[in-house]
Amino acid sequence: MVKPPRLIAWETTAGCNLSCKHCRGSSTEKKPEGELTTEEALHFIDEIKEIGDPILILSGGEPLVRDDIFDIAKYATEKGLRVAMATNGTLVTPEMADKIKSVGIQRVSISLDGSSPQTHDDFRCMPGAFEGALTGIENLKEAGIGFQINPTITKRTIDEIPAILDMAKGLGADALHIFLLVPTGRGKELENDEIPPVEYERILNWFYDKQKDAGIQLKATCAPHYFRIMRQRAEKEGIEISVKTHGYEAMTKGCLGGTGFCFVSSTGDVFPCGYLPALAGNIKEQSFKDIWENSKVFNDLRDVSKLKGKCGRCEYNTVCGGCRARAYAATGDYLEEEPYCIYVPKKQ
Ligand code: HEM
Ligand SMILES: C[C@H]1O[C@@H](n2cnc3c(N)ncnc32)[C@H](O)[C@@H]1O
Ligand code: MET
Ligand code: SF4
Repeated sequence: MVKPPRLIAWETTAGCNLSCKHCRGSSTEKKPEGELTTEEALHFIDEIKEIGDPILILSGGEPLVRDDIFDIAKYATEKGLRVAMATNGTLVTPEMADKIKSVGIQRVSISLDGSSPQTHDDFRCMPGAFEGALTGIENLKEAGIGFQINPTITKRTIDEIPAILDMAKGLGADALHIFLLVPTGRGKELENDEIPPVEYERILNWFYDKQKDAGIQLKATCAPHYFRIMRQRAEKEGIEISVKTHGYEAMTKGCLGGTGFCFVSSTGDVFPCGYLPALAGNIKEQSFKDIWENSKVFNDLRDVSKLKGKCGRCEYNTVCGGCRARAYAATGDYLEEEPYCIYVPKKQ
């Protein structure tokens, strides 16, 4: 029996009011072709409910540029799904915040790629984007909606992470989920902005230390190495990893792509995540259940023994497993070893 997904990120539209330098979707203001119709979108929600009860993240592009986004969100919450929304925040007016609240969206993520307007606006290619996101946050707070901050980590933002954490706490965020740049979509051109592997180790160790007293939930997305580092550190400290000591992180693993998570594009293509262009199927042609349970790519990712190179030999591969999108970007094979990991497995 294949376990159902726990989390689905859905690019409800590829359209966006911004065109950020790193965007995995290369989103722009141009109206995209082949977007799921309202009817197809609601049918997709029915199909999700048929196989499980995941958190559904309404993402984009910018979900707030889609006209029927609140009809979709309402339909999903009425069906009993926990719905979150991922937005750049600039379009969250008081009216939008009220609508978000009234359709039952439980949490909103706002991207803040820096602790200052300079860094964020330059990355997001729009002067005023930082102020716009902060205003959006104020409007969410006013409407009583929980929110989290999602910064993308690159060489430009790495030194600002402590300040971003302080800012997130000061703003009253429920969580800070850092995203480590994946060189895909427009992000490919930012290859030189990726932090080097030793910096991954440093930042993830810092993250481990901060988990203990940050006061808000911290999560490193697209950094499967964190789960190795967490175990290495806990072993050194003589601590047993449990939900009591390490919370939710104790129960999950590095990358859930294909095992507990998937990404659905604006045209209905299903992928392990938004950064790995290995197609599992399209929901206009096949049922979501069939794609989730039977596609080759998802079944490959569920089988750790298929991993190649040092990830294949690594004693941490059941808790880490490497980033399959980075392996694919570097080699064209999503089962190859993770290129951004300095660890040398015990088995040679
Ligand atoms: C409840 C509020 C949450 C919000 C607003 C949120 C937001 C996001 C966003 C915006 C993305 C990126 C999707 C995209 O590519 O567009 C994402 C990805 C992800 N989130 Fe969260 N998230 C939430 C909760 C969680 C929880 C509870 C988990 C753990 C089960 C989780 C795990 C993940 C994972 C594994 C990814 C995928 C990274 C990948 O593509 O490999 N998220 N989340
Ligand atoms: C949904 C979240 O994904 C982030 N995001 C967009 N493109 C990329 C990329 N290439 N790598 C990492 N994160 C990215 C956005 O900035 C947003 O915070
Ligand atoms: N546009 C939103 C953001 O920037 C969500 C998707 S990003 C690919 O946060
Ligand atoms: S990262 Fe988000 S806000 Fe920026 S262009 Fe892509 S979809 Fe739009």
